[in-house]
Amino acid sequence: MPKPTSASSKKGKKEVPQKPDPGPSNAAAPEPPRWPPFKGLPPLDHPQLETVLSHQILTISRFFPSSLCNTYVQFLSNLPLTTTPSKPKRGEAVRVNDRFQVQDPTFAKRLWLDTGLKETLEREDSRELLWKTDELAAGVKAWGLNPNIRIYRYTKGQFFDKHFDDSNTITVGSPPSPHRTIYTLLLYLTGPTDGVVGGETAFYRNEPYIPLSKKELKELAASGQPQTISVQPEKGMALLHRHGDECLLHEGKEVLAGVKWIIRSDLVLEV
Ligand SMILES: O=C(O)CCC(=O)C(=O)O
Ligand SMILES: [Fe+2]
Repeated sequence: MPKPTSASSKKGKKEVPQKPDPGPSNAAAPEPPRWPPFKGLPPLDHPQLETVLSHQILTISRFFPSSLCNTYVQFLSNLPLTTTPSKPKRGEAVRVNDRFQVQDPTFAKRLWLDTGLKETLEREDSRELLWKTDELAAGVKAWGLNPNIRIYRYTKGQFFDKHFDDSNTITVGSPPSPHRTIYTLLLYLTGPTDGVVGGETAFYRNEPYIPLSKKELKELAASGQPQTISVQPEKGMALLHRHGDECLLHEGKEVLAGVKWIIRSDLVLEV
């Protein structure tokens, strides 16, 4: 499937949508930290999946209660975060933020099982929001979350430029076997209530990974639906967006005030 070769930048210049920078490759893999317990989680039946854009962008408000977000932000502040180089490698998106990355299957499992995420996504009403008709017909099933846990901190002036998230094939499960990632998971730990201004995750519908025909683009424009979907980071909210071949061009907009914190993983398919 061809990737689009250009997209409009803020300044109206043509630029090539980039892949996200995979992060430092030569850094020694850190040990999983002793993540704080998930205290004060709402009852397992609470998390409600809501659609921002059908089968593309979904959110769960108050996935983490405010107090747990605060505990995590305090804990994460003590991790050895590294500022990404402002000059990315060729073909990688400009991303200016502080980051920590760790392979932690145990934490990924806790996030999947102990938060009620698994139950929520497996409910029939959620399945219809998450999966397309053909996927439902094929009996699609999520396996869990990617053990590749990424922490992002954006302070004033930091951002993650326009890019597409790749789908990755990772070896997980027992016995270990290849599984594909399908949705990016972003968990916002801070929001406007912490003084965060800006830092929206913005998606561009008119520049999808799979190019639309002129007719489809016209229809989209005529539908009156917004072409840009801007999601304001909300403290404790989880966001899922489809990635890989069907990823929408997106960016983490510049933070104008406050500190935006994110825990990132991916939803992994059963087969
Ligand atoms: O920080 C954001 O809002 C977006 C993060 C993102 O696009 C990514 O992790 O790939
Ligand atoms: Fe992304």
